[in-house]
Amino acid sequence: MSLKVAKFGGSSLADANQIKKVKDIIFSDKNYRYIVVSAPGKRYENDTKITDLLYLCHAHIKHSVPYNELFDIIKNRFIDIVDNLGLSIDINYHLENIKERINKYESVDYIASRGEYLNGLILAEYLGYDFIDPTEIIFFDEYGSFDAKKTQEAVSKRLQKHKYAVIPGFYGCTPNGKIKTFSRGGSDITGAIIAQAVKAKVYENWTDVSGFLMADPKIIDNPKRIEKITYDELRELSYMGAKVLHEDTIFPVREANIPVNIRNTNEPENPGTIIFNDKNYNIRKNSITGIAGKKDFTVIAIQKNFMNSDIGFVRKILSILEANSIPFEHLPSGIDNISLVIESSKLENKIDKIINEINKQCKPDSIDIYENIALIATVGHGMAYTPGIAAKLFSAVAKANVNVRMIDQGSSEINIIIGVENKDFEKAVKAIYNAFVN
Ligand SMILES: Nc1ncnc2c1ncn2[C@@H]1O[C@H](COP(=O)(O)OP(=O)(O)O)[C@@H](O)[C@H]1O
Ligand SMILES: N[C@@H](CC(=O)OP(=O)(O)O)C(=O)O
Repeated sequence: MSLKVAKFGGSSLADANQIKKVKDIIFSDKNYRYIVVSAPGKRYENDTKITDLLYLCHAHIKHSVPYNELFDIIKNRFIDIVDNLGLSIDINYHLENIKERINKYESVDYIASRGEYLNGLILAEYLGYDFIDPTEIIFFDEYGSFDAKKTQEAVSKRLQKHKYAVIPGFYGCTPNGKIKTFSRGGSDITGAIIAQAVKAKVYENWTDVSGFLMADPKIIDNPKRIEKITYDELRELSYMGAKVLHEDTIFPVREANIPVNIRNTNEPENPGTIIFNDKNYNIRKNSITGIAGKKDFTVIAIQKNFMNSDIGFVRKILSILEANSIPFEHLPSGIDNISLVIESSKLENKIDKIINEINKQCKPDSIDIYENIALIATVGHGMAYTPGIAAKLFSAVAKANVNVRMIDQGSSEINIIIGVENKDFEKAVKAIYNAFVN
């Protein structure tokens, strides 16, 4: 049996026209048995995702600002979809019900999850599939962490009773019956969880690009498609900003050795990208697999002669971060220096306090702060132990006149991360891409 689980992202379900394409894809193969859906996404470049509108509703309520007009925008989008698909679902009833609950101060997670819920109801009717509410099968524990064991048992038991079903992505349920969402983009994770539980042959993730591309198409014109990529390469790239797939998607599927296939709803004949497990797959020997990056980091560079022999030095620095609840992203170090790379939004107004405490407790020789730093990760199994790759990368960036503020090669050997100024981000990505792709 070639059971397939398919997740369709917001771009594939943005309006009735897109949903018709989704139906054609699903009905082309009866092995598409479990379908995970996102909320309607953007229909055109400056459009707004339903999930963003729902978060905005919550912000209005929180600040006691009227949100009727905003809610009407959401309402009209769903009414439009239902009318254009000719469905009989009483969408007004569902929307009024949601509004009533929102008025009673429902949680932000409840509000945010309603886009997936409604789209699930709509697609289930349109396909003639059963609808399963994820609050009955996707579980979080009392601390808000995903409960994999309980979920796996519940999903596999429940889905034995349903040959074909639509399941909204992005949310589940806590032990006290409250709705909880994954982080943004989390429908990808729901799809992977379902695929693991039903031992799918493949987990297909349908979006609006023909696979995982070597770089963000918003930066590089028409970047090359990656035909095959390993789970760990993908994790590095998605963690570093290639948001086509949520970075936590790989855990359930990697455990069950289920390949992920990224496909394009607007170009279903394209084979897309296969994400799989074979580390020996070395078609890109001596080259790279992809580039990704994110802006807005702060680097705190700490210099102290004989740092290595100052026992407890790094521990003291990290405990200062811990005491101030600041997570760090990277920690590159040399013999006499160490840098803390931190997402700027996580520092808020705490930077002066942190510096004072480091000065007081660690007595460094100097501390330099670099703000507005972008991180760029160049990733690939083919670059492990290949010195020529690093040289090519750095000379490309230097030729583009970009100053490198920080370098970090992770212990995984499949990733070189550089820090550049925000303003040089796009220029550096283009330079690296052009150096490796002819
Ligand atoms: N390396 C990359 N490869 C493919 N797409 C990328 C990459 N980096 C960023 N993206 C962006 O990811 C988008 C798809 O993700 P997303 O908007 O979450 O889609 P969906 O709504 O279908 O889940 C693409 O439209 C593209 O702009
Ligand atoms: N709708 C949610 C969850 C999600 O996964 O969406 P998408 O598949 O459109 O990225 C979000 O916007 O975060």
